[in-house]
Amino acid sequence: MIRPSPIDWSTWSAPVHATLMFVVREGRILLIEKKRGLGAGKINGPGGKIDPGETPRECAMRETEEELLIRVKDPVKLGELHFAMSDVPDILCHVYRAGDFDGVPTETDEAVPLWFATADIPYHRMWSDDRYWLPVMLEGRTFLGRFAFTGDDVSWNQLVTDVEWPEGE
Ligand SMILES: CNc1ncnc2c1ncn2[C@@H]1O[C@H](COP(=O)(O)OP(=O)(O)OP(=O)(O)O)[C@@H](O)[C@H]1O
Repeated sequence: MIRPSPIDWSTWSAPVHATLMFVVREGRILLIEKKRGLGAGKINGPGGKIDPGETPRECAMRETEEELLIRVKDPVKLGELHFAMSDVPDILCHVYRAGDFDGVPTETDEAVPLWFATADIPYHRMWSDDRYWLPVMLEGRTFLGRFAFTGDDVSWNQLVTDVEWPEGE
């Protein structure tokens, strides 16, 4: 049975805009254990809220530099995630992927760097939406994911793949 969406996505907008960055290189993905803030204790990509006047790409690069002390090269936007949350403000998240970086991933106050084989992603320690879209991101395909959450659980989801994002986003 296809459940009707609890959200009217045609009028949905989010008060919080954020980013995620995934470095994927030689069959491995660079993730973080987040030490504080929303999702503390979970494994995720580096990322965070977009500052005023900043583009999503600039934010994704800045957050990765702040959290892991590395500078990613040529990030490409692959996805957008629309999160309708039950207990925190809704989030629109831009997802970037990069294949290379300068520097050495280093633990900071915000994050512990962790490399995983792409065949061995620790979904049980991640946000519950990640298992839907991360495999598509690893294939290098574009996507739009919409998720309604009840607490920490996905109560409704939709994933559209092979979306065309505007040039330069
Ligand atoms: C609901 N399902 C979810 N699935 C995957 N990722 C999710 C997520 N919900 C939030 N995220 C990401 O988590 C980071 C929060 O970070 P962020 O806004 O920095 O939170 P934090 O409380 O630390 O705030 P500051 O920006 O430090 O003020 C940010 O990248 C955001 O995209």
